[in-house]
Amino acid sequence: MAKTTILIVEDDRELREALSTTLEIAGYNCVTADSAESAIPILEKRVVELVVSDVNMPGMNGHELLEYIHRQFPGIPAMLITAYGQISDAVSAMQSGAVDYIVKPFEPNVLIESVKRVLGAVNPSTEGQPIAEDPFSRQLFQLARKVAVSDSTVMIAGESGTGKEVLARYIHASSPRKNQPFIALNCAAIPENMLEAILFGHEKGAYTGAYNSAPGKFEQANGGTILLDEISEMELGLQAKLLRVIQEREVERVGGRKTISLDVRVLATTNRDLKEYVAEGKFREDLYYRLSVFPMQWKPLRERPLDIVPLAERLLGDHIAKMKLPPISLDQSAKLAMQQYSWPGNVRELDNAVQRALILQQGNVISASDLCLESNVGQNFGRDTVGLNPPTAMFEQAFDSVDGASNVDGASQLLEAEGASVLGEDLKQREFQIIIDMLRKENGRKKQTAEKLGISPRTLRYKMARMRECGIDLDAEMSAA
Ligand SMILES: Nc1ncnc2c1ncn2[C@@H]1O[C@H](COP(=O)(O)OP(=O)(O)OP(=O)(O)O)[C@@H](O)[C@H]1O
Repeated sequence: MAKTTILIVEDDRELREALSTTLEIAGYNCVTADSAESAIPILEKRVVELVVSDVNMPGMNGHELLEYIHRQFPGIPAMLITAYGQISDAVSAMQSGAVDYIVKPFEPNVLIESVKRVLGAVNPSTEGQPIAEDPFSRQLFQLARKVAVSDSTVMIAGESGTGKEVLARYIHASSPRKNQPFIALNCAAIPENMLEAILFGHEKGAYTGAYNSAPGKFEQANGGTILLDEISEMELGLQAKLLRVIQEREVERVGGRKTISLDVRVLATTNRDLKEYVAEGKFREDLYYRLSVFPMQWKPLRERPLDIVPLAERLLGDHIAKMKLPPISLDQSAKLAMQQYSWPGNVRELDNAVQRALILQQGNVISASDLCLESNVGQNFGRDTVGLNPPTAMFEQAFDSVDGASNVDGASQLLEAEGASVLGEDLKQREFQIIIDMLRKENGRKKQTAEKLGISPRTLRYKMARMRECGIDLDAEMSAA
């Protein structure tokens, strides 16, 4: 699992090494700089959760570095090391915004305790923190921290399952609003006729079935942040209303007359090219510019390869903890297979693969075959035995090879727990197959496909996005027809 990274800035080599060793033994990841000047490029390139800096250094001193950090990286806390007897140093350290200071000489424990206090964690692991090992992701999270302190709207774009919501939550958690609500709403998952009332609230009797008044998501997010997930799926009429709410910073519930003032930061995500949507007249240009004050773009997982294994390890650790399983690790073959796979469904697909592998693994080690990536799950989809899709076939194959007692370690408990979801998985695969068949029949025309299936085009788009997350390459499926 990724560890919290601390940047140590100290010109005295021995003290620098002692600080770094002490914190590394305590479970932190340390990077060091021998001057404030050389700390700056490190801050620009890496994700750093805390800076521990000496005050007295030749050139730029600790206070000046602190000021620089406050200006350029306001989300990063800094601790200063002051000299014994220079109490004025300690006072000015606090005045210039240091979150804490320690006085030389100090015991290793004093350092560790202060660091723990500052990081607000008893445990130095970064549980719950997003994984960012690839240089691209590190820079993105660095940028997120910078934008977090402002109140500007942020539009996060990226393929489905890349981590857009994770990034949005991170922005909120790094912002001054972090102790206020974070409300996320998936615009694609809510029926069109309900979305307005859910966003803006409604008064009793506003529509059939509105037996009580209820606040909307904007009201619930007041003081905090609202995340409008898959914003491209909002219909044009509602887009106009949303624009008004954002501009006027007030909302009126459906069927209500009272205006309610809002102090809400708006974040939005999209997995479509919104500019294209604007050009096609499907998305309002004024709303697009309102929401894209600060645009951020996730790369697909395959284009940030250094994230793959650490992410898989994090997801694996989370599932193991949830299911109270003994430690289970990834072997080299699994890591290699993961790095070579293209992950069309991005991190969500990786999560699915890890969960599958947990069921199939033997001896508490996950190897490449347990991941079921060999045939690139989606690629032959629909061309196998009727009604028997590749994931199911793989499950059956793997279950056949389970030789009773030898694989009892975890697998049987898991199977029991996962039995229902395997059944659900099978139904889902059948639904996917029906959609693919109809898309082929209609030569990929989504409107006609949706009509024939008796679902709305929006529901079809939503289901197609879920299919991509499951690793189904819809373009390949269509061209193979
Ligand atoms: N950097 C990360 N660190 C830890 N977990 C991550 C990271 N990125 C993604 N995940 C995990 O991957 C899954 C998908 O992430 P998320 O929901 O943020 O993607 P998304 O791009 O918003 O997807 P969609 O477009 O479908 O809404 C989640 O379970 C999330 O916890």
